[in-house]
Amino acid sequence: MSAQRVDNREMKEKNPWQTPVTIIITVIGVIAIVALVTVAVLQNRPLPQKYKYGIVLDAGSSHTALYIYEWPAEKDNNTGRVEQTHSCKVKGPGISSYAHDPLKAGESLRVCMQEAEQRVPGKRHQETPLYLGATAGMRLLNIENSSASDEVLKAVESALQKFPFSYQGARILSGQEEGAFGWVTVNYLDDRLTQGLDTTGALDLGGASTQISFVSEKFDGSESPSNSVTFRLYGNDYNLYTHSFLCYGKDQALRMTLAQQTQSGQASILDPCFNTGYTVMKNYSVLYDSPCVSDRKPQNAPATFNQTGKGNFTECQEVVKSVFNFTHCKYSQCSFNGVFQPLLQGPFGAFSAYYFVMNFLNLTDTSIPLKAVEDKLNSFCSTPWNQIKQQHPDVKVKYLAEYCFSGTYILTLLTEGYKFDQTSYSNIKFIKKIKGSDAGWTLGYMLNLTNMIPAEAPDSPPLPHAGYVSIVTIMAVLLFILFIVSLRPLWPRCSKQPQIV
Ligand SMILES: Nc1ccn([C@@H]2O[C@H](COP(=O)(O)OP(=O)(O)OP(=O)(O)O)[C@@H](O)[C@H]2O)c(=O)n1
Repeated sequence: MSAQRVDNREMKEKNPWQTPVTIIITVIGVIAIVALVTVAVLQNRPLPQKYKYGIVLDAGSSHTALYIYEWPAEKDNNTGRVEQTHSCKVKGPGISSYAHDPLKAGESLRVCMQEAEQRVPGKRHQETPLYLGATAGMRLLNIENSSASDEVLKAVESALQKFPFSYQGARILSGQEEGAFGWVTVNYLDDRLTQGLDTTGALDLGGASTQISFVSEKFDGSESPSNSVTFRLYGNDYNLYTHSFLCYGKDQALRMTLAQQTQSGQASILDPCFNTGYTVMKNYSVLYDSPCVSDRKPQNAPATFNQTGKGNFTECQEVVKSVFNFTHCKYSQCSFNGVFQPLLQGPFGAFSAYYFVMNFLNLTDTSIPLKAVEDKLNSFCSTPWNQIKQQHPDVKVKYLAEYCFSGTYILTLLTEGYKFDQTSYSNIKFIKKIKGSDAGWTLGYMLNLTNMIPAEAPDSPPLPHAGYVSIVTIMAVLLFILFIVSLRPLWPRCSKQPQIV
């Protein structure tokens, strides 16, 4: 019994893991690992997500809308997704309608701007850029009366400067900018730019102008340089075809069809583009008060005329066609009015009034034959106005009355104007929003002005926090094991047989 106890005690004394050297090494090693991992965890801990903001006002011909965008603060110039977090529709008409009282144009923006003050966190106000871009309504006012358009912009500017944001200016966008930035927005939101994928074309229908923008292999810009915009985005070059048709927005196109029908200055017209039973009195000077039609105002016309609906789609299409000029083209091919257009290519996103109208008419499904679209319009146009009103009590009467014209105009613009056929028509998607952000020029405009789309592809992102901590921990443990193993020659020998000293 006593010999056995002696043997055990001597075994314990000879156990190499209990020598002072190994105990010290182990303790130092463990402390080193804990220290390394602690530093890795603390130093690289993700900070609470911070956001930055940008505000863009879209001062359109029919109304103004305010958009707030948000993005993670550390991803300014990276692939970080910028998202629309809020939009506000300004009450009243577009700013160009305040030409006779510019101060009111500024005042009209107040409610939406106050909303923006609430939505953007106070500590970010001063660094939040604020832009106002005016489109075709102001382009037309500028043509008609440039000092009036300057006054409106001045009034809007002084109203916006009263808010605590970083005001970056109010200006009129060119049609080319409007088209190109709409295209950037659609492709940015669709994630097509970062990945260098084939792009989606953009079709934008406003109240006073309409834009078509797409990339076509057949277009290098040489045939019509004024329709070419080149971009280098995320390391890829794009040669974009874009054209904006002033006066071919939905409201100005309607004016042109009415001008077409009132050339003899008559006191009443039977309009095929309005439902039967619809009747309204219109003022000649109001109708012709736009550079799109002013030179055609009939002499000796009465002050007013009666517009009565006839509800005939085929006749409406004829009137609509008459506002397009297909007779001359100095290029290899044209859309209309002698404007060059390369071969249509790829999918298209159609937004703004394209969406409002086609969505109302239940015509957003583009897989249906064009003939079926015509039939549907035919049936809608021939429905009596009373019935239409009864069926849609919640829809604004102004929009409702115009849907027969608007649907016919959209179909004619797409098929006769831009030459979409059955196949290419089915490549159109009528859209309002993409991933929560409205399709339109505003996002592309802000991304461009804040340099948020780099010309070159950004470096691959660093490891996420969890990955970094795991790698440091594994490396530390491996280094420690390696260290212990390298000390092997110093290890005291241990035999299973008790050694008798
Ligand atoms: N539910 C709705 C809302 C709007 N509209 C029409 O859509 C057009 C407005 O489109 P929008 O993109 O807002 O045009 P603006 O920006 O005002 O015009 P522009 O870009 O030409 O300046 C107007 O004709 C308006 O009558 C419509 O038909 N149905």
